[in-house]
Amino acid sequence: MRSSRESVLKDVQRITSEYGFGNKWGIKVDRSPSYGGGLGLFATRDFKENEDILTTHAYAHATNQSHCDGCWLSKEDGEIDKLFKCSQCSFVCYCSRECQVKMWPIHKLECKNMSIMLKRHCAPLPGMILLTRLLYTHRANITRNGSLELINNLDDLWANDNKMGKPMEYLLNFVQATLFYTQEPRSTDGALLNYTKKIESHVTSYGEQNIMILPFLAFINHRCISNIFKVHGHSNKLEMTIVASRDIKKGEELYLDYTKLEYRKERLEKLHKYFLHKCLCSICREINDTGSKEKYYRCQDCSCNGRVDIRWKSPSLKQYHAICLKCGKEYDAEELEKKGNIIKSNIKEEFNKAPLEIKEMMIKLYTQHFHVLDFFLAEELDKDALVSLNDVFIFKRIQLQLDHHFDPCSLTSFGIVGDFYLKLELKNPDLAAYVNGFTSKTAGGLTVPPKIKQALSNPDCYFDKTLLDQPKYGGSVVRH
Ligand SMILES: C[S@@+](CC[C@H](N)C(=O)[O-])C[C@H]1O[C@@H](n2cnc3c(N)ncnc32)[C@H](O)[C@@H]1O
Repeated sequence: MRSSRESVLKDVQRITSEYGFGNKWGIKVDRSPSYGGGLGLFATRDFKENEDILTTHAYAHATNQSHCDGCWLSKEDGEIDKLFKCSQCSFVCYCSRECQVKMWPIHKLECKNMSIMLKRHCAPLPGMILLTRLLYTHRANITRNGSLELINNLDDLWANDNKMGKPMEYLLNFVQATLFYTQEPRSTDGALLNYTKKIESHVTSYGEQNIMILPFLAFINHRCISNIFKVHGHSNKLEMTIVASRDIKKGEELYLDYTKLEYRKERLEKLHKYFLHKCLCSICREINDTGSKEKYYRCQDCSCNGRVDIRWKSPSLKQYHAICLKCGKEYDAEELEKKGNIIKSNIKEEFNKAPLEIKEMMIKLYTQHFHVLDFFLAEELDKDALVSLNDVFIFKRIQLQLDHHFDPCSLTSFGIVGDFYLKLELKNPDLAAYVNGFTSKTAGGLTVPPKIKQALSNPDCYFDKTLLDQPKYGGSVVRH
């Protein structure tokens, strides 16, 4: 458990000042007033446009097979002529013996698992590799300039103010998939979950596949108009320098544009999808102040099934109204909220003590009144019971996960969604067809993800097929 946020800030300031923040590097970590009390990076002296501010190295990273695992230089981009694979796992690639030797202390811990995974026709995802590397370095207590200590102090932003982003199930399933890859005991899941949250909040990516943790840069917040940019080192892309994109005054917060996209709509979509947050930067707050309370009731009096949001009717008078974002129908906001709160508190109160069949009815009632995106209420209910209770709710969970996870054919989604697919296919073919329709949209024409099909025909199957006949579970995920 982390201690209070103030003591975390003190620890972070101590570690970063030992690294040279404040003197060698003219920056410091402090509370950022903008985002609900999170941390940010601030200039402690003036910087000129194009001046280098800080150069630092990745602490842990993962890449795909077209890049060298030791320096991230790529064959595809013509930065190096050739790559060779590790002779034992035939998975990670290097440009030189020097890079291989440099990576061996960490690679020797994962090499065997990679071979096992490949024999099962699955490649570990970069996210899993990064997560595992963090776990191994933590276990071996490998620290460079306090960076491990810093990572352990990074806010996971999940427990605090992050109310957007992927549902918790996404993280839990990712951890399960990583346990499957590492063959670690289940008791490791707490440590893995802890690091998954940190990765979700602080990872730096280059393209889709190259991801790394740069602990000293992890405090930089996003702003839609930034004052710095990042450049990779020439001979080692795992080294990163931040540079002032305009003159910066002492005391100013340093802001990066996480998305590097020109159009605001695209920027916000990317922030939501990849960086898990609604943009609260000063620019967006000005443009965006609709007063939305984001209650997400369900449109009741017509068949549009839309999301009813409560927002300003008149921003100047700060008057609220409730409006369906699909059909535009207006509701009395106060009435709707009152009714909603009564239903919510009744459901919450009764849910945990109710017998199964009553729980099922209550969920049906819940889904008639609230939109699927209101999953924060659902989270307060008993999650395990929800999974096995009824198709309607299972479907909603899938939809949520697909909404937040874009590639249903990846191994992660396979872990996440596969379990539910099986349940649905067994329990309700119509609903399964509907979900397949939904995934075909998101996966560009695919129906059942091939990796699920492949896994089911594999003798080392990820699913315990003997459980498929049990009507209550309709299949369950197991580790071998
Ligand atoms: C790389 S961290 C930045 C440091 C972070 N403020 C902290 O306290 O650790 C990224 C996280 O900061 C928050 N954040 C950064 N920029 C934001 C913005 N423009 N709007 C809302 N949240 C932001 C989000 O929670 C995001 O997941």
